[in-house]
Amino acid sequence: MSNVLTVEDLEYRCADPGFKLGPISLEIARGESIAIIGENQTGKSLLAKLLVGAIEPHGGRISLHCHDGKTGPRDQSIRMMFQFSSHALNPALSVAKILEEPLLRNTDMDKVSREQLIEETLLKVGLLREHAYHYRHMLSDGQQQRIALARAIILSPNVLVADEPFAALDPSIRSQTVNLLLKLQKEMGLSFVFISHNLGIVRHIADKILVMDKGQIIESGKTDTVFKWPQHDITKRLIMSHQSLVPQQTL
Ligand SMILES: Nc1ncnc2c1ncn2[C@@H]1O[C@H](COP(=O)(O)OP(=O)(O)OP(=O)(O)O)[C@@H](O)[C@H]1O
Repeated sequence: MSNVLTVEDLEYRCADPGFKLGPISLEIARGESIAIIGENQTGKSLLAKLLVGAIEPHGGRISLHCHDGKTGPRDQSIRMMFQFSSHALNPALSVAKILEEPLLRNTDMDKVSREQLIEETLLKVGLLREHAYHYRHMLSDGQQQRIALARAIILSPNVLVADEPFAALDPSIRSQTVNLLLKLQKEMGLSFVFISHNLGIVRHIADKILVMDKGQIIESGKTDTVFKWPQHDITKRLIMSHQSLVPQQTL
């Protein structure tokens, strides 16, 4: 499997004294799903922001590879989908305007091509062309989540990074979103890096798990292996507390 992203010795020192992220090195293969898990305030969101370029690292290198192995422009290679919240979409803009914004910023597509791509992307995430004319208040939570996903994939990135994409959704919408992501992953060959405290979803969709503590990756491996034979005490604790919830937890 070819790599779409290589991270070497990534480092970030927070103004908050005592917290330092890294050095972290990792590789993400095309089509792979990687879950970042860990206790609170261990640097998971910070790593996600560094990966997508929202924050500049103090050291190390992030290389994004195109299909031909060369490095490519960041915005078209890696995109972030933020935690669901009803405030994530601008209420003053129509869905068409929300989806047009990354196209205006990153491409020189003309108006007709932009409209066509917006329509195709709405269909891809299971919405209708008519949704282009809707505003946030006209959409359900599940539809808003799909718009956030459409905005993240409209530039056909290689890697989608999502910070707790399932947390604030009710269980039926959550499993629809999981299934939609799995479908898009297959269709687009998308690699997916996500942070989640829901180990049920992690076990269901991740190929690999990275466990973080105090800004470091303390354990990593194939999902099944980590669940069956966790090495680190923190990983054992996270898995045990998940297992004690399993009977009540739905996807
Ligand atoms: N944009 C940022 N700039 C500087 N420091 C940050 C930034 N975001 C987070 N941090 C710092 O990184 C440390 C880890 O926070 P982070 O949000 O990454 O934890 P987390 O593992 O995602 O936690 P949680 O599971 O509770 O969301 C904190 O000390 C925080 O202050």
